[in-house]
Amino acid sequence: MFGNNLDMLKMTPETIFQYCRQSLLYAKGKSYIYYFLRAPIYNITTAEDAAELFQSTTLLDKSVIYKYLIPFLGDGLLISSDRKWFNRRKSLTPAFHFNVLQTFNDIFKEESLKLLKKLQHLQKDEIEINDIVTEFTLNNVIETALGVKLDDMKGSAQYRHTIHDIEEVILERIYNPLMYYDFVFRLFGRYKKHKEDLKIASDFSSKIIQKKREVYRKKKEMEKQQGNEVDDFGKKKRYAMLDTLLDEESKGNIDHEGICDEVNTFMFEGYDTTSTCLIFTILNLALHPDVQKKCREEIANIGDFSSLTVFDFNKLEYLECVLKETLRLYPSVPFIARTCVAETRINGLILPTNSQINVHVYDIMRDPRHFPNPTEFKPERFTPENSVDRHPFAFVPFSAGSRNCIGQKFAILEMKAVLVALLSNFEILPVTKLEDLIFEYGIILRTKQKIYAKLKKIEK
Ligand code: HEM
Repeated sequence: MFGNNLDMLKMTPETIFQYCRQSLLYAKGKSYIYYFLRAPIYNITTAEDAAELFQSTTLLDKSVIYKYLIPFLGDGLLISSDRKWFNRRKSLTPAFHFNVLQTFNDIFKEESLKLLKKLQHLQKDEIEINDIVTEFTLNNVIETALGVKLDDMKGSAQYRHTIHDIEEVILERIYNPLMYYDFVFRLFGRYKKHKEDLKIASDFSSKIIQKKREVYRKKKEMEKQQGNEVDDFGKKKRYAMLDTLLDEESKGNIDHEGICDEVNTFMFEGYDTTSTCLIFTILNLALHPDVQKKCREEIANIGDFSSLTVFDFNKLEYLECVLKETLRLYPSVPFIARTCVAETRINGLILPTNSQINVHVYDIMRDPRHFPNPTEFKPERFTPENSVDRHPFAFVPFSAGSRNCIGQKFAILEMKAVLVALLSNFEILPVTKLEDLIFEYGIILRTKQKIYAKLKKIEK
């Protein structure tokens, strides 16, 4: 009579994680349905069942849980649908082109070296990995999206905290079904603080956008006269995502509000996802000294850090296997969710309008049929020869199909840069044990505990 509603009322991020794993066990590894707030939720847990959704041209609308992101991300790429999403995706794709990534590469290397400098003083202590990694990734995403160095901006520390707090409240709402109702959130949630934070974030990015717009207009006039792209110092221009958006604005394809939505979407999607993957990668490297050694051997052959190009980072195939194996075991986005805007036929089921579909990427990537001994950390699974016959949707940390992650190449490059810097200077020693971690399920996979490691300088 009550479906799964009573189960859900007592949930915390930690129990949701366990509930989903338990449900898979009851369903004997198959996909399953439960009922929440009178609507069916179809839970996909296998690559075979996910295929139809990933290949669908109609099941593209995001589920109701994304609605809590709207006050922050508006109608940005992650949430928007139909024509708006299609046009924006088309406009923003060039912002991730290989040539643009090459200019981002310099930013990633600069930020990696800044991080190394910081770590020199922390060598003997246990280091809280979450802390150092999140500052690195947020600096990168802000500089690549907006074209400004966060450290040079007034109010930057407050902005960094604000982005973090905004995410925390959004996740709190998603985890607690009572907070789904706006009046409950206003009365009992952190509504006032959330509203203030949203204003701080929006004022901060709006100010930068306005300034950049003026510079953009002046530069366009200059470029018309000179016929090439230069920055203030006469060097080859660094291209920020904001430049792409300002280009679109000049063609009448987006307005100020739209630009703010897209900038915030990049902050949200580009920051926590990459941090989470880096935190788990550093943990895995600390726990597997043999893997660490192999990475170091590979890195030793590619040359001096400051001269490394995107091509050099692309050559690091084993390091990429380590990142992939980490994403397989600990996907930053553990599930994705869609809504059926009309009655939908999928995998032989007929789902009524407003049904939700959760694709549990976490479970899909631990399927023993595709990844034998799935809980073992084995980067070799991802060498080209071991990947040949794998199901195309067995490894989907960046989702798949037309709504896949637009930033996946950006993320891999950014993570490789900082890992090369770390591994060539430090041995990473374990502190946190895997068995002590309690996992929390949400838009982003988290652990209840912070993750620690020790660093030992490598004498060269
Ligand atoms: C390890 C890092 C990352 C992971 C695991 C990841 C994963 C994902 C996943 C699973 C989705 C689909 C979400 C859904 O359907 O609900 C997604 C979408 C998206 N990601 Fe990423 N992401 C990462 C990094 C980034 C970065 C660095 C950026 C930007 C700088 C980014 C921007 C986006 C955007 C804009 C979307 C929405 C795309 C659309 O709907 O057209 N992501 N990401």
